Amino acid sequence: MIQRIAIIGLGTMGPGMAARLARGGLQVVAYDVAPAAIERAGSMLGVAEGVLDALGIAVPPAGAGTVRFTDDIADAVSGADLVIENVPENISIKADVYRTIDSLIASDTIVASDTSGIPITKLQAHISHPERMVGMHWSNPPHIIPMIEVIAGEKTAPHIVTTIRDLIRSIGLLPVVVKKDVPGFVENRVLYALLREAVDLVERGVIEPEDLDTCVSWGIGYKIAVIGPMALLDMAGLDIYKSVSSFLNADLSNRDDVAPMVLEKTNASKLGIKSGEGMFSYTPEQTKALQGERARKLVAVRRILEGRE
Ligand SMILES: NC(=O)C1=CN([C@@H]2O[C@H](COP(=O)(O)OP(=O)(O)OC[C@H]3O[C@@H](n4cnc5c(N)ncnc54)[C@H](O)[C@@H]3O)[C@@H](O)[C@H]2O)C=CC1
Ligand SMILES: Cc1ncc(C(=O)O)c(C(=O)O)c1O
Repeated sequence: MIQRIAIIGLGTMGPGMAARLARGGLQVVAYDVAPAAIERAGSMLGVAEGVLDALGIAVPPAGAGTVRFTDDIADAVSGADLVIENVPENISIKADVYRTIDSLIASDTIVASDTSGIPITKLQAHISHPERMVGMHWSNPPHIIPMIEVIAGEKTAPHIVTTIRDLIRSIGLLPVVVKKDVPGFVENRVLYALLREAVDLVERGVIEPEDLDTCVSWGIGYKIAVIGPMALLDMAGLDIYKSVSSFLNADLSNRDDVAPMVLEKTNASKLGIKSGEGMFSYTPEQTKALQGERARKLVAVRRILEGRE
């Protein structure tokens, strides 16, 4: 049974994940190599806890469900039943973490990666007892989005997938088991198909960025939260999909490299909210207000989708 969880990496994803797992009654010890990230994580944890209150997710009994931060990786993983690796999307950084923890954990400690899409089979090559490694792909913001993909690599033991799936279910979240270890798994294959087309349309001057967001959020996003893509095909009619896809598929972006617009911005350190400018610009005050407003809206929508309002 999983009770004690170590989180390695406290950037965008780690703090919200820690808050959600603790709210599920689990004991979390969280580590980052950067002292500044640990410091920032403390306040991110508080914000996430407020959002979990707004979502109406019950606080576990006193003593259960704790988060402790540490700057010592050995302390973080000591006695852990599960280690969740949450460091940047780079195989060599992830492999370094696996090499470091390998001698610090028991041979049956489960090691999960929150990778956005590196095949688990590739990551397994860097750890001993690869049968205990599994993909556990959360979605951002991790304390609000309830779906988590669970992915087996070629060497993952089937009971590890079951254990992680059951853990996710036991704390009231929604596991989806992906049947093949394809790059990007399912969520990001679908998201990146959409993002490739969206970036291409803006880059070609077909639409302004703000209007692209209005079109997708109100035309597709709002609907798709209620009616998933497979159900949408049935709602539209497969005959319509056949007709439109017969001429449109060939015209959609099929670029297999990174779009010039994205390279230009990343080369200029325009990374989005984290650097104050990306597709749009953000002052620190705007960022704070935006994050609060987005959390409030996501909470409200989720309560409605779950039939709680
Ligand atoms: N940002 C997103 O929307 C999502 C990201 N992911 C995935 O989750 C993982 C983490 O992503 P983010 O939180 O966005 O990254 P991030 O870059 O915001 O944070 C990564 C953290 O890892 C720390 N770190 C780097 N090397 C380390 C080491 N050797 N030991 C301990 N900590 C170390 C960094 O100091 C940083 O705080 C990536 O694999 C990413 O693809 C998954 C779902 C969504
Ligand atoms: C742009 C982008 N890339 C990856 C992810 C992920 O799920 O890994 C997300 C996300 O929203 O979670 C994302 O927005």
